[in-house]
Amino acid sequence: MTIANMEAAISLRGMKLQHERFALGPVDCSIPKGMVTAIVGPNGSGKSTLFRALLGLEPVRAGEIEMLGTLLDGNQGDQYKSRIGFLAENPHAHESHLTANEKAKFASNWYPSWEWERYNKLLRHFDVDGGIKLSKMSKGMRRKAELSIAMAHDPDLLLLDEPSSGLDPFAWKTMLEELGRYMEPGDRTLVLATHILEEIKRLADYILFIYRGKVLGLYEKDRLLDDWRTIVVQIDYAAKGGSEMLQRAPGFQGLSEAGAGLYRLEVDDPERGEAYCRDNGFRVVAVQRMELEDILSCLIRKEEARR
Ligand SMILES: Nc1ncnc2c1ncn2[C@@H]1O[C@H](COP(=O)(O)OP(=O)(O)OP(=O)(O)O)[C@@H](O)[C@H]1O
Repeated sequence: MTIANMEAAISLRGMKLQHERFALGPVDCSIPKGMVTAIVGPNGSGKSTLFRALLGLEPVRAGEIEMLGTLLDGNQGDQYKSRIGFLAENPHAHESHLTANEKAKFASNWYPSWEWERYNKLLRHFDVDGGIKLSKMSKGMRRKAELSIAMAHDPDLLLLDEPSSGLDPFAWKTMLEELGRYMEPGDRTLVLATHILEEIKRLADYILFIYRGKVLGLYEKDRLLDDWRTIVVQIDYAAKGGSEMLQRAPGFQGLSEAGAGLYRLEVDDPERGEAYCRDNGFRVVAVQRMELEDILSCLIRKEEARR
């Protein structure tokens, strides 16, 4: 099934917002229901701003946002949020005087599906004492407590902004286990902003690349990692127009010099791309799978060239 015919948990249609020095959008994309989507982009690209817009916390200038079937048109109220769990990138200072359990008590009033048993189980698994003030917790401890609170009402949609920030490797593993368990029923949707490539590889079904407030694309992760390749080719110094010819390769994404007549050709149609190189007399020195960070760099270079 392609993204286009999957049921959407979140739909953004021409959505735009504007701060004094930063514009987000127009964003057109549908985040599929029942899947894990990782939002990936450099610092300041707009990931947290996008999360806030999804929660109705940012004034939208144009376009539409639909969350779990509710159109955020200003009249939607807060009802739709009871089916969402959110973990903000930074803890809220005004909650620091509360213990985790006090914050949980407050949150439980908001969510009809809140379950103390689930909350306590999460705290136990994360090895957190809920009786401690949030301000007295270490960064990682507080993250684990806040994540337990975000998940305790078993939301249909979980939005996590850099959830592993501050977690030690053991806590990180616990988090992956809990998120895996959360997704098990098959109808939940998880959207997380993250810089941790291993987390993306392990968790994500889809990747939404974002850069300077623009969506560069929403891709199925496995296809992306299978399809995108770097083909290292040798160009005879005497040959004229070699690099121009490489730019016409099927699935062309990028081209850079690698010294001594070598070029790194990036393509998302590897078989046809490689055949094209050989058919046109280029010597193929190596074909390598691309890592996510290289794919993101390539998409960013293309966007920069377009600007
Ligand atoms: N309320 C605001 N008013 C004005 N500018 C803002 C506001 N919030 C964020 N920005 C700016 O918007 C841009 C996007 O910030 P945002 O926090 O969404 O990026 P991000 O992708 O989450 O970054 P990071 O990976 O560093 O967390 C930044 O340039 C930031 O300075």
